[in-house]
Amino acid sequence: MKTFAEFGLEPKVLQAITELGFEESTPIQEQAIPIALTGADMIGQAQTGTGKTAAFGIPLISKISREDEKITALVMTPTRELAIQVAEEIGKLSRFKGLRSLAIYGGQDIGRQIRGLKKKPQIIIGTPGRLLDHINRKTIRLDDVQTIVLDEADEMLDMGFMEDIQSILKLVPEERQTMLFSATMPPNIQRLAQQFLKNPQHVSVIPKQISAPLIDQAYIEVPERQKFEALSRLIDMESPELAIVFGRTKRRVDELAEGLQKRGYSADGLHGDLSQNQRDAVMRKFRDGSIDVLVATDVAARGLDVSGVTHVINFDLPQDPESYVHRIGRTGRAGKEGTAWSFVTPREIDHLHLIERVTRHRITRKPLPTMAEAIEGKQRITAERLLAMVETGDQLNEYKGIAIQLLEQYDSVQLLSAAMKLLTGESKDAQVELTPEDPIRAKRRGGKYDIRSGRKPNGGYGGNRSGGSGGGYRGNREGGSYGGGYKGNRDNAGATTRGGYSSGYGGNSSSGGYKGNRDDAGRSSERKPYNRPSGTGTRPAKREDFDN
Ligand SMILES: Nc1ncnc2c1ncn2[C@@H]1O[C@H](COP(=O)(O)OP(=O)(O)OP(=O)(O)O)[C@@H](O)[C@H]1O
Ligand SMILES: [Mg+2]
Repeated sequence: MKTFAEFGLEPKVLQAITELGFEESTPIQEQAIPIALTGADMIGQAQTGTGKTAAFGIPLISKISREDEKITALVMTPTRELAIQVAEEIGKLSRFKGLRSLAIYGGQDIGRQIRGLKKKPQIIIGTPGRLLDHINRKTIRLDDVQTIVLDEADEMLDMGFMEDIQSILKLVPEERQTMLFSATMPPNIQRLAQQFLKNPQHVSVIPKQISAPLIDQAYIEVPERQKFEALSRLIDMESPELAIVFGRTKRRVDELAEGLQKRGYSADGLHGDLSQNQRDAVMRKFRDGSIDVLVATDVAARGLDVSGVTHVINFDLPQDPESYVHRIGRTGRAGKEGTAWSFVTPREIDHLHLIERVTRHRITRKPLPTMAEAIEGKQRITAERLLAMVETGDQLNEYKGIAIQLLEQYDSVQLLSAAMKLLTGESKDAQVELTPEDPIRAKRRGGKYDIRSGRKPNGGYGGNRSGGSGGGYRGNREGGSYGGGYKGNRDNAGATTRGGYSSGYGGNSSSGGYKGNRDDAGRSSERKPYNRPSGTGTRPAKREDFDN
């Protein structure tokens, strides 16, 4: 892998990259940065968690001068949380250059955004709806924009933002650089690419298996009415450092978050019916570790990068394979390992097989965790907490007198067992009733297309630079910076942290030994837009779940 210095970047940008702890470039960065620096249009595809943000962010800021007083770069994202996160990363990358960037998204006070715009930011990172709002109010002008990035481009189209995006792109000068990025590139991307990109370079570092390499994938077959019990046991057994649980609808997310809280878990919900203040508060709590379990709709499926997420649990299967890839990609990021579990009701097995075929990855069937495994998991955590305290020896002296006395009178095993029982807390088996959801049905994916390239046979754009390039990157940015107290130790219980990528990138298609039906993955689907009415009822929420 190349170091960032080899790209000929200016010292202030290099300094910012070093400050972020990036030592080497990731494969997508190595391929995309030199091309993006030439100003060419680009379609960039790489697995989740492999640094696409910096792959477009670094070239984007390299083109801008601190003296510019106009908006010269625009990044669009499908969700507010992602806009905030990308703005943060671009802010960090451009820190020493002294560039100004601003996130513009629905749900935030528009007056505050207008005040921010008066500071003449050069870079805007926003969601399409609110951007258009500002454009109509003439508080944002795009006449001087030279670079446009659509992060999660396919999702924005899928959510029905095509028209909004078209209106926005039409306002940007023709002489510009346009880049699309995502881990998945379904064929509808081509429509947008043909319309708005000029001779795009296709930069793809997707090996055969599209899902990120360091994610261990399993499923549990479980009837709808037993799912909640399965979730409790799974969390107890696995004791995640941080987990994201995906539910299908807003109602589901509310009920799950409430149910988990009732049972004593530190959980909260995220979906599009919450106020933006509530959404921000939940994300903040999750990022700083004051909640361990984030329950969310697909609003959290794309792009979110929270360090310390060891587990993703699909309480409900996602509607389509792309969504599966992105959801599980919230773990196993930046060279770390992660675990993804999916609950599948008996009627949804076909849908699971579709996901396996399209992602070309076998998902291992595992039994429902037993009560004994759940209890053992909890005891393990208690033991770890106890040992962490023994090792640090923190303020134990004042307990030692009584400890000696007790040990003289009682059996030591009996004593320690009682202490551990107290420490573990009574298991709360509060009754939790969820409103049942209909099973997800596998939809036929007619036509031919490959999830990894979005190209139909014979079709497609030129300049394919792909070929699952090998290698990996080092530079573990945030090793164990999470939380205090005993939580630091939990790493061992959940996924272990690795120094960096080394496996997976070579495009080893046979890992997991899945051979069946590979053809089907290639054969399926000109993907019709899924019929996903948004709404508050039992249907999965879509567009209004994300932005307004
Ligand atoms: N060269 C690098 N070295 C080490 N860490 C990196 C490097 N580049 C990016 N990262 C870190 O890797 C993590 C994932 O990056 P990012 O969010 O850009 O992934 P992504 O490819 O956009 O994933 P997704 O498809 O889920 O949006 C971030 O925490 C980022 O700071
Ligand atoms: Mg991303």
